[in-house]
Amino acid sequence: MEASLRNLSGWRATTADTAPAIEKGWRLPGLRQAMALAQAVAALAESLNHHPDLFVGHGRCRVRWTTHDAGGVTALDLDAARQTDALAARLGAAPETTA
Ligand SMILES: C[C@H](O)[C@H](O)[C@H]1CNC2=NC(N)=NC(=O)C2=N1
Repeated sequence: MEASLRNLSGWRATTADTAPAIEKGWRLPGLRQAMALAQAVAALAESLNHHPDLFVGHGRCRVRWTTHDAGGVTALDLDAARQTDALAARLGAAPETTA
């Protein structure tokens, strides 16, 4: 998993408040743009039948992927993360710099 994560930019592993997951946040101009990214990720989720946790606020959208059935991170999550990156780039979202 750590090896696979290295091929993804800006995604970090977390277990805070969740089963093992990967997550990444983006900054956008405002709430509407953050909602638009969340909606795009929701459409992706429906197409994959794989559903993330989404955290949306004014100018921010954070996406957390984990596979509930497996109780952790699987190849599905890594693929979904890659596709999330593409959506975010298309919408002009800026990855949050990890502190
Ligand atoms: C029955 C249905 O396929 C499952 O509940 C799917 C739906 N979406 C899912 N999403 C995620 N993130 N993990 C799952 O295990 C999962 N399972």
